[in-house]
Amino acid sequence: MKLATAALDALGNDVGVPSYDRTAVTPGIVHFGVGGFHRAHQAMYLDRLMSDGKALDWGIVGVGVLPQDRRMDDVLSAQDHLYTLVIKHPDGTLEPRVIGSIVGYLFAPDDPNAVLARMVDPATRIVSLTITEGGYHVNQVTGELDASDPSLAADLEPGATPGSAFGFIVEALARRRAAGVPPFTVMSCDNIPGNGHVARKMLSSFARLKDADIAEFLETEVKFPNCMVDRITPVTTDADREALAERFGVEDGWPVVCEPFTQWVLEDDFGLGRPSYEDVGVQIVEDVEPYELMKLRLLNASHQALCYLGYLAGYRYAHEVSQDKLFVDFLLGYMDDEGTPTLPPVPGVDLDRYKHQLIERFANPEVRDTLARLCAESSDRIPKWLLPVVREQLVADREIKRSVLVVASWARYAEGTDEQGGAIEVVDRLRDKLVERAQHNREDPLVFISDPDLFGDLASDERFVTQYRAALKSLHEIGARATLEAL
Ligand SMILES: NC(=O)c1ccc[n+]([C@@H]2O[C@H](COP(=O)([O-])OP(=O)(O)OC[C@H]3O[C@@H](n4cnc5c(N)ncnc54)[C@H](O)[C@@H]3O)[C@@H](O)[C@H]2O)c1
Ligand SMILES: O=P(O)(O)OC[C@@H](O)[C@@H](O)[C@H](O)[C@H](O)CO
Repeated sequence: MKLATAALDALGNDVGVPSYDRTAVTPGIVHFGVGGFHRAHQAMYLDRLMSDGKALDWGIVGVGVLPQDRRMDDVLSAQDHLYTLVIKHPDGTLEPRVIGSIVGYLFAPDDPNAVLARMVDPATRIVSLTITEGGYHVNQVTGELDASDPSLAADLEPGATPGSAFGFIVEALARRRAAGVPPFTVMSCDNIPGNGHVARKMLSSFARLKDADIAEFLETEVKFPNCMVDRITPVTTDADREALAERFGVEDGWPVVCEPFTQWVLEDDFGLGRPSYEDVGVQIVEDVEPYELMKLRLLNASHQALCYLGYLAGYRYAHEVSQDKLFVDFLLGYMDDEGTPTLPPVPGVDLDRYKHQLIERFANPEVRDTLARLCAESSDRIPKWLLPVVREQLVADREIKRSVLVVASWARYAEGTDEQGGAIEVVDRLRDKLVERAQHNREDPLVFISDPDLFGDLASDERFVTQYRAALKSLHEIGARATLEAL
């Protein structure tokens, strides 16, 4: 049965469906970047609230600004903006639920004015983002805005109609201000340390290039809560679509699959109110930083620690790597001796339990998270999640050998061929530059880390360089598996 409002009553009891009247849900949130994660996380929390009769004035209108987002528009419009979230338990049980909290979707290139109108509407009180790390245009070394992206340049032309998420946010805030409508809150839900602070800094730097007044307004009047978000959400496959249709009779053009675990730690810093997220398990805290650092330096950095080495060793899925004792010992060693010493105390969290739970989550064989997903866009990930650990460990004269090996495994992976000579598809917005450098790894072993835009001055740190040279040499000579054994 094709998923649509009219089909909900006919679905079996094993598929959860919205119990609330969706026609009574009104928009309160505009979300940029409706991909897998937003639909497994924020939209799911709102659906839970709506099921309890709450937050009915916080419906989500999704916005896509990239050409590839047209497909999401097509799929969601054909399904009354419903979609199925399928939780994959480690024992093979699937738990599907149709989510109803997204009530509209706007494909910005078709009608940018409709996006602005929705954002300027006083009912829009939160604009949330999962636009990936790259969507914030941060120079990895200076931490300042890199405005060279063509989409930003186009939005800076006088009188331009916005095309980028940044362009829409700044223009909508300017129009609200001119119309006397108070500003919405900007809530970043991306995996970035200090995501709210970064969103504020990058957006105000961008606004400053347009209009100093609006930049000032953004800096002083707009709220940007920080948050930590967590739920492993792999890319949906055709097999996922087929399993949903065959086992549950739901024909969904783009369901989302995810692990059972979910976490959201959020600062209570909203200008125009927020849904009562705490009623459905969201942790509201004063300072999110310890939780964020824990998650990014243990979970996300471990993803980096397992993906390149795992791929080079012949694995293709995260669970395969995470069921191999050699890799598990490596990951726990990284977490215990390198990641953890850089963390402040994390209130209410037993870190030892957290780390072992991470290994269990990675090892869930049903989630089938691909190493390819984890290996993509490394230039936005390693500098944000792993290099800060390296730098802090160096300053404190503590262990770095596993982090160094992870950096070397990225350099080896970027050469574009695996240990069997097969081609690797390197997916990164800096792909050409990375591959070009990595291809000289053998004759010039420091070439990859000599890029100051990614590594700053690490290539002049003697301790780092000595260990990096040895790690890269070992990967070339004996391969990933034997290198781990020798570690
Ligand atoms: N997938 C996960 O396990 C997970 C978990 C926690 C947090 N996150 C965060 O969510 C982000 C998105 O992950 P996902 O799994 O939904 O990916 P996805 O590929 O399914 O969706 C990404 C969305 O972001 C949009 N986007 C990408 N670049 C953009 C840009 N420059 N400007 C505006 N929109 C842009 C895309 O069009 C798409 O709608 C991640 O980068 C991460 O920060 C993901
Ligand atoms: O989504 P990214 O690009 O920030 O990072 C890749 C993964 O590490 C990430 O998606 C994790 O699966 C996620 O952060 C788990 O909550």
